[in-house]
Amino acid sequence: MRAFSQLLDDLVYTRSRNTKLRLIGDYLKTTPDPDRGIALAALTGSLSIPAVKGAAIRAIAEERLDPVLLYMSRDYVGDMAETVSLLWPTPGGEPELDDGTLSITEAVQRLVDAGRLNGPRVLAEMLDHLDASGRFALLKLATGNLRIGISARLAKQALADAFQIDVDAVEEVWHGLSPPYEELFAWAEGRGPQPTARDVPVFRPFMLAHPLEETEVSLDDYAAEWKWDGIRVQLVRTAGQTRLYSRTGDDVSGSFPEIAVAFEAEGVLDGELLVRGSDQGSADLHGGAAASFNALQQRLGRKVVSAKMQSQYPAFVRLYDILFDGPEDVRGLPWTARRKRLEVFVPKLHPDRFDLSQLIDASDFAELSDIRAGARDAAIEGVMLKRRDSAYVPGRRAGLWYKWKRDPLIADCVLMYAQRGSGKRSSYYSDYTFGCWAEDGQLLPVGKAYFGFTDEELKWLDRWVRNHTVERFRPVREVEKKLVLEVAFDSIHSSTRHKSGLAMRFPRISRIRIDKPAAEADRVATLKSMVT
Ligand SMILES: Nc1ncnc2c1ncn2[C@@H]1O[C@H](COP(=O)(O)OP(=O)(O)OP(=O)(O)O)[C@@H](O)[C@H]1O
Repeated sequence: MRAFSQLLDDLVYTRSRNTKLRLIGDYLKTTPDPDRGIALAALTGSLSIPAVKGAAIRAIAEERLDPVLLYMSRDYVGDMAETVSLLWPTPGGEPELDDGTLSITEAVQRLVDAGRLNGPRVLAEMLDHLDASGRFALLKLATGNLRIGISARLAKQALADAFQIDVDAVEEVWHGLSPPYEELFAWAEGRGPQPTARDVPVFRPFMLAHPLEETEVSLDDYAAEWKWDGIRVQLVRTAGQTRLYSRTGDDVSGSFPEIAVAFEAEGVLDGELLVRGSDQGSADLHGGAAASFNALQQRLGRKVVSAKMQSQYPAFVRLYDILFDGPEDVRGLPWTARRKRLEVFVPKLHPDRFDLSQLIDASDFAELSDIRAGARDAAIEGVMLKRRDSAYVPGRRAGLWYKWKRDPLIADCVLMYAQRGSGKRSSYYSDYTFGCWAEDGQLLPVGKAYFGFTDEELKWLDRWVRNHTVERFRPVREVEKKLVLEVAFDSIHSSTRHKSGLAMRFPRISRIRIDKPAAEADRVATLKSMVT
């Protein structure tokens, strides 16, 4: 435990990314198996001791700590692990003990064995034999989430740097491995073969895009495709198992069971998860009709989905790339060859659940620009440009994929209510609700935004709100209907949530219009005409 506690202590007090990489790398190089593997699991958030999470820590805190001190420390100490490790009473006033003989693997094993019933007692006994750093480290391990500003990616990068192996190769096999990762370390140290992803449906890192700014590209070199407004998913099927992964590599198969069940051909595919819409008009133009992101949002974040949800918001995947065709890794092929493979692959899939992302037929960049400006489909966010001769490479690589979003829509709205923000904005009125004029002269709320402005503008708006308040309801102030805000948004949809019947997507305050009288702000009817 001593080396791991020292590592956490050092990591907590350093802000430099390079230092963090070096500290983790040194630890992994000098610590034996299986301890370093358990530490790596903790650093990457892959360690789980289901029986001993927050509840166990709360139980021992309440039993062993002075309630007054516990209450008082609430505001000063960051989290439960920190509070308990600092306030834990040292037995008999003895100098603090440091049980350097307890290994991290043993500590975790004892907690796992203890189970839910004995977890708090076993945890307390171990805490009695550790010093403050050891207690902190043990409690962090017990919670299964370190929360010390180390991402899973950074920990993997540290491992790769320390042993001079490829971080993408680590990423590639990661989901098929489990702690204490002995085969991974054996490979890293040149003692064993590179682990492979053949038998488990592992996640492969996505290829990403750069925004297209001021650049014009030739359509001889780049293929143009629609940018769909859904969520990126990767479908993996191998050895009879299917998984659906999200942008972050999380397994989301359970949230979209109808997709996982229907994907029956071996391979790895890349595409956009969408919800089917009712508008058949756009079906002919761009492929099957997809609904706006709003519909998809109804299904996000649900671990279990009812049959009703599935029939009301049926999900499907619009496929745009292929990484493995059967067992064959085709990522090294140019986009044109992968596209041909994809066109052969997609018809093998269930048509209700999968379709092919259509290419845009434009003869040159100017025509593409017109087509992009005229696209009225609710599920379209813009255009993607993909280099025809490029392999599928993970991450964001210069010049290979571009995203070219549609220009934002703009409306002039009147500020109606302001609310305090959170975190470092909690002393400012920084969340703004604004409205537009209805036919009968009433101002109706159309959206809410809390970004888009500079720090200077925030201070100005905060002062304006305080000086023009007409009514206060706890955290909210109603203001005089005088200030015009220019609001930019990506699209606008019908919604029952607001009285105006509208909901903006990604609204942000683009300008404060002190030059414009409130009466001249936009009408609800104008916004309705922008609905997709
Ligand atoms: N035809 C398409 N090809 C590739 N990506 C597409 C396509 N249609 C929609 N997308 C989406 O566009 C995104 C491409 O942008 P990028 O690689 O920068 O990812 P991102 O950071 O998730 O971007 P954003 O938030 O702008 O969608 C993908 O994540 C994907 O969800």
